[in-house]
Amino acid sequence: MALPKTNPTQTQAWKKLEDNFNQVKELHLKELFAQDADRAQKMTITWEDFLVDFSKNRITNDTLELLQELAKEVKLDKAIEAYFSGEKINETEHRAVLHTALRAKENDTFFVDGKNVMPEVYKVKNKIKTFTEDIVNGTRKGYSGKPFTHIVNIGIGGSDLGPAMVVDSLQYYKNNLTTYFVSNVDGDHVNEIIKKINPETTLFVIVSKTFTTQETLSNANTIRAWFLQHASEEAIAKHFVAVSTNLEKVQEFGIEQDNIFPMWNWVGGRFSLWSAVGLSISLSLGYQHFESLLSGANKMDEHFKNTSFDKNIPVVLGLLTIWYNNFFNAESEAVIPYSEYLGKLAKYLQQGIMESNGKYIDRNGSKVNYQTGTIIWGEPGTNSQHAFFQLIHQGTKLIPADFIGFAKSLYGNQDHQDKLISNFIAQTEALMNGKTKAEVMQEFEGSDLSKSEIEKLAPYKVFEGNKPTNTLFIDQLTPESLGKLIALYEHKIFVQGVIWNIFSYDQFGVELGKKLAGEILKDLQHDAISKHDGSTLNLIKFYKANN
Ligand SMILES: O=P(O)(O)OC[C@H]1O[C@H](O)[C@H](O)[C@@H](O)[C@@H]1O
Repeated sequence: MALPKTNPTQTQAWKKLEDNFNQVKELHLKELFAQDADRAQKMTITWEDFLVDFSKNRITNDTLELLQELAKEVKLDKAIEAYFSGEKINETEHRAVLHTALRAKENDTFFVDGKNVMPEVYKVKNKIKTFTEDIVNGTRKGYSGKPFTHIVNIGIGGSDLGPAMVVDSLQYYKNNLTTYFVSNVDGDHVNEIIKKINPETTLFVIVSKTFTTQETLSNANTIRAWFLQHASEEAIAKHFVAVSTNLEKVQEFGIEQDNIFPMWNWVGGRFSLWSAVGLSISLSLGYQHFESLLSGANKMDEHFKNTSFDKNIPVVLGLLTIWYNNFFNAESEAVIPYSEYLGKLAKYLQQGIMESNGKYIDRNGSKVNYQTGTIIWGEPGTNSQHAFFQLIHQGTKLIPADFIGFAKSLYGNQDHQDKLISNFIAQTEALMNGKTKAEVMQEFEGSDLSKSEIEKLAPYKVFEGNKPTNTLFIDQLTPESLGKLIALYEHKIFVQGVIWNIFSYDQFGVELGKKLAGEILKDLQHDAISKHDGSTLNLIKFYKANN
């Protein structure tokens, strides 16, 4: 079964949601809590080591039911079935979407074109395991007989962001290998990395699903040329490995068959960290931790597949995004982890969410007449409180936010942890309740200011509140809990795409710029300049005049 192709705005539930919105938009979260003593309890899902409290959202019980009705009307249940069953739900590229197979159990079955992919998945996993162990324990050595001390991952987009985010997030669990990531075609990026490494003890992992990506191939070539200044051609086999679906191109680059870790076109780049694209994760953390990451994601897959919509974390969070995006006209969503380790999470989610759901053509080929894809941004708290929280609290835009926190810290410094978590909890309370004029006036009691001065100042100190947040409270940051968290957002992306009636798994929107860059590159490197508009032409001329 292909994905259903229902325009969400034509459903019965949508019309009812419009009516519901007209009532709810006038309500303050404070009233909603006052009206229902059990609200927090009713609107919290506890699952494994996760507590997801979505009660601080501008919804009533009716809203929640109607959002679930919407999901039912667009046949989300059937879509989930199609997603897990290996249907080619990426219709525009005629591909299945099966990153879930990568973290499934060995005796599970996932069929693509009638063939169970699990034996292949496990074959590659075993290759990752053996390779990781050989590098980590020093059995496999560099060209001069020294064990490896550094890993450089060369990739971009999905071949960089996932591994980079996970390695950074789980640095507490890291082994003695130092890992760097080179992604930007900006030569200063690769040269800064080259400064820090020794060719004798560095392993290079070239990651590119297509093995045609300009940035990755340029960086790989630059690194290879530098490497050959120190070592012989034969040494390449010891120091360069590749992850790709394009085995031919990898071999052309000079990588030996044995050093290739295959992946498959049913794994989207931005969902690929679970495949051999995660090789640098396995190398940096050890294979066992990589396995735990996968097993966490698998648990979330089971939860998503088997849980009724009302208790289903990705479904509920996905529906809430629809509510704010399409009814409140919120344009962005903030993701605020209260963990310094998750500093790259928002960056990673930007690709996952915005590349997947930033589309204006629906699954029928027509232009949508409603908003899709949200803008994702965020930084860890508490730092972000001292930076952009002003705008969330008192700005004119509605910014729903996910607050992600961990009950236990990794180093166990209780004083720091108590302070961190008090901020984590206080911010959602402040965003919800705000501060009334009466409360502000009370604070002025006993002040030296005159009555008129106080009156003048008071409005600036009022917080309207009513700012929605989800709290994702997790026991501790571990490879497994991070796996669950990432898979949660992956499934949330799916839910949103199904409801918005768009294809979430292609990315044609990135092609045009790449193509024009190829043409402009010729203009920059040759005397003749091809035809452009006046502005583009001036920019090309300016560059040429300065080089
Ligand atoms: O892995 P690669 O084939 O090198 O692709 C790297 C990235 O570039 C593309 O332009 C896409 O926008 C991304 O989805 C992809 O992850």
